[in-house]
Amino acid sequence: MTHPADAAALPQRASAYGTRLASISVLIVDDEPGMRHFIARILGPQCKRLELAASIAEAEDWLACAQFDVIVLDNILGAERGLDWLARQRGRGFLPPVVLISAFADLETAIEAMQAGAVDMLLKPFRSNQLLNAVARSAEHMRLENENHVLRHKLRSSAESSLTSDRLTGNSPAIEAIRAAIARVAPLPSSVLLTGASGTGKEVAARMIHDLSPRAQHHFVPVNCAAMSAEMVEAELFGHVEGAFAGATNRREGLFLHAQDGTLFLDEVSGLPLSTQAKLLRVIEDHRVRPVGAEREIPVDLRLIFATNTDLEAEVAAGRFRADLFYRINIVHLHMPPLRERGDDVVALAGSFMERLSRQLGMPALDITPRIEAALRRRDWPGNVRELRNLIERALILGTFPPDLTQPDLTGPDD
Ligand SMILES: Nc1ncnc2c1ncn2[C@@H]1O[C@H](COP(=O)(O)OP(=O)(O)OP(=O)(O)O)[C@@H](O)[C@H]1O
Repeated sequence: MTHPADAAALPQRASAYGTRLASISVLIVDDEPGMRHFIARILGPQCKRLELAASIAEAEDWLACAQFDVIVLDNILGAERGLDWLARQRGRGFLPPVVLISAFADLETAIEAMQAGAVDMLLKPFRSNQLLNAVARSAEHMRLENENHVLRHKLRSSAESSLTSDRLTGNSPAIEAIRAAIARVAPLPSSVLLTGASGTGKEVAARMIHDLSPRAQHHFVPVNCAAMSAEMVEAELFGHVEGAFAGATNRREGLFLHAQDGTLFLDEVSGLPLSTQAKLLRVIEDHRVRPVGAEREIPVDLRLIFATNTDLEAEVAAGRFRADLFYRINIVHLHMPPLRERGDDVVALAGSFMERLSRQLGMPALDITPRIEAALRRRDWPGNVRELRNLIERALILGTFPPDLTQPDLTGPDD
């Protein structure tokens, strides 16, 4: 809560929040035109987007069509109290953090504000710095909470994260064709379906599409749909309100909202339960998500990239994947070639993994001799690039390549 006594400390902190404010959107809900415009004059030049609502009805119209990072809410809105509306809204569903403006400094209002879910409170009259700080703190609080959740999710889902910033190493015609297709499709808003066996680099390709897209400055959020239980997957993807199910003690923004303006990568999309597939189709068509337990839908603007290593058409035929969703996501389709069809890429990849992993593990790099290169080319690589990476890592740790790579090839000439 911000009190007049804090005022002296606030001006210094305002500048620290400046960059945070520049990326957020704010909705002001106040029925007094003078106050609305006073707040708009302070926040307008600092924020990415600012909208004004003169009544609760107008606020609800805004919330139905746009996403806001913070709401600044006056407690006296004609006949209704902002707090009552807030409590009702929280009960109905998802709302961004709210800064409540009140003329009264009584403890009862402060307690009620916290119970209704306001994250900050400003006492009238307040100074511009107090408003800027309250809004920035609320946005920051929300951002940290979400980031924390997403980081935990990423840690769980991507043990390979340190090596997924690759740029599709290799010069084989097959990978050149993929690179060219990525360069064509990346700037477009279209969703992309990546297929190919496990370990062929679908996630690497998805990251590359994101990095080359106009959304590159925003989040790339990878989600392994098959790694989550059917019960949790919807709450993770769409978010949930407080009390939506047993254990939902807090509301949580889903991964769709976290990827807002960026890219959501749905890996192993065939692993989604049919009921979630139906919801996903609605999100793709309407660009809106409804958190579990919420009445309100939230608009989303992001790019979707899907990946699977199963035959989706066969899944459709077997009734395990919705045909309408398949047609909706199968517009731009890129198939990642298996490593054994990528010629000399195996040698280039082995060299690149050797160099990076030896640096990362602090172990001396092993020499990749012509005999080992020839053996690498001969292998079948059912686990594709991931198998190669693991082989190099193991060789570095053991200080030697496995015998089948170092023995001479008796079936033909090598070195
Ligand atoms: N062309 C490439 N250049 C460099 N590294 C690559 C390439 N392709 C794959 N990798 C590496 O191989 C590993 C597996 O790649 P990735 O996770 O993208 O595969 P995937 O097809 O998404 O696998 P899965 O279907 O099992 O999720 C990662 O460590 C990745 O960095």
